[in-house]
Amino acid sequence: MVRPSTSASPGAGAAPPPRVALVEDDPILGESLAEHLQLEGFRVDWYRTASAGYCGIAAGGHDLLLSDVRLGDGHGRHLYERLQADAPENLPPAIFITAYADIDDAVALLKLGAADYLTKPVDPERLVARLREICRCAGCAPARDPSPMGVSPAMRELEARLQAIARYRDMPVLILGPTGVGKEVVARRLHELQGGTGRLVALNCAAVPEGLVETELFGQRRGAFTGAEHSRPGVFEQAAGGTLLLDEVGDMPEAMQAKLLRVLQDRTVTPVGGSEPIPVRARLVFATHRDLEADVAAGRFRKDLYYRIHVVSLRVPPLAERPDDILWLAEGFLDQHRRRYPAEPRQLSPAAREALLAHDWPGQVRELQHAIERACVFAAGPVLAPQDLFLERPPDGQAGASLSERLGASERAHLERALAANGWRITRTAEALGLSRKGLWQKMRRHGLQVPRAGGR
Ligand SMILES: Nc1ncnc2c1ncn2[C@@H]1O[C@H](COP(=O)(O)OP(=O)(O)OP(=O)(O)O)[C@@H](O)[C@H]1O
Repeated sequence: MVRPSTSASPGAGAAPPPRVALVEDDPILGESLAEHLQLEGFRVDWYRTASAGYCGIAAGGHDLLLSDVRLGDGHGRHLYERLQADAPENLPPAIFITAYADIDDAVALLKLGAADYLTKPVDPERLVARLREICRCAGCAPARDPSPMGVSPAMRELEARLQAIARYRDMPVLILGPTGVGKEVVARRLHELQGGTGRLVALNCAAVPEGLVETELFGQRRGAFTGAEHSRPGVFEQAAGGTLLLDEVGDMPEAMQAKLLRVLQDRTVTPVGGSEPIPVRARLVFATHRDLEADVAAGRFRKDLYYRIHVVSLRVPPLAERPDDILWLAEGFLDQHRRRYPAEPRQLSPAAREALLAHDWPGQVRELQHAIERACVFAAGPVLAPQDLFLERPPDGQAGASLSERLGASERAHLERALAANGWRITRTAEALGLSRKGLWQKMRRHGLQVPRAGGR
């Protein structure tokens, strides 16, 4: 009997990840499926024959069965029927895959109770999505660990993928997502999950002057050229044992693309003026806001380099796709302000919370962070209102006004809003704005603001 190769994902959650019985006799496809599923956070027992699959699955403990239909020593349907007859209590939901789409086979298997029937080549992303869906229905969905990056299901999912990837340190990782969404935060999290050994070195590839590409990447040895009085390590050496984040990789000049490709092929770098190649010992992480596939198609990005870096890609979803994170992140930024300035506690009013949720955040988390920081500094009182969070355009006719006129108009508008929000009660408004009653009265008089007749005191 062939012993199954078993592997476990390193996830640290309370519930173990779902365990998949993979029955596949093709060694190449089997290995690639097993590896892909492990990276996606599943535990995989790979059985290379129908009889080994039968023994393993009948013994129990699996959450899913993924089986080829035509196996060297039998047919997937017979395996399924035998398990139904002999060990129905241990038979998990099943997906069958085949290279020979046969409608009769498909119908027979689905009638027997199989959850799905897929034809090869199987799109790995689709397969994983389907396995997760089946898992959720069967109640064996992985209990996703909380993530320090967010509370939304999308960020928990990303956390799980990072946990799975963390131990494969040779594997380059490509992080995609719009500007300001948190790609560097994700790279830092991966570095942390790797055990935080070595340094995380980040290089903005778009900002390296052409003449310095080689020395930045590979370093220089003393005397390499006139003026090179000291040896200096390049980023690959600086990040040895840790993580090298090559940011804005999509905006990298062409000459740099060629040099990077060489490093990825050789896994060594040679400092300028040096003779000995140094092995690359850093996890390589690439990040870009660009659509690299489109750039390859348009000839702006080297196809060979794209394939080298596009081994595992992670997409950081925009805030619009994970609204659950908006208030959580906002509270986190308020906390940071409280820790830095304990004498200035700030909190969100209910209206501000609504406004944060209603905004579409084209600048992603960076825009949210700036909005909160700005509001903390400029708000007149401890409770932040929507107007504190969003910069308003100058009212019509004020675009050309002097600074003191603009400040005056802005102060008047702010007072008026605070008074209205506090029912025109002077004591409450003064407290909210951090002013004395007298101070507030003086400002109101200066701006010609009067309590409406029906208003309180
Ligand atoms: N999950 C998060 N938790 C806390 N802060 C975050 C999170 N995501 C992003 N930020 C903050 O938002 C800002 C932008 O994040 P980051 O630099 O990682 O984005 P990016 O996608 O790499 O941006 P760019 O494309 O401009 O390089 C940073 O100040 C970062 O600290």
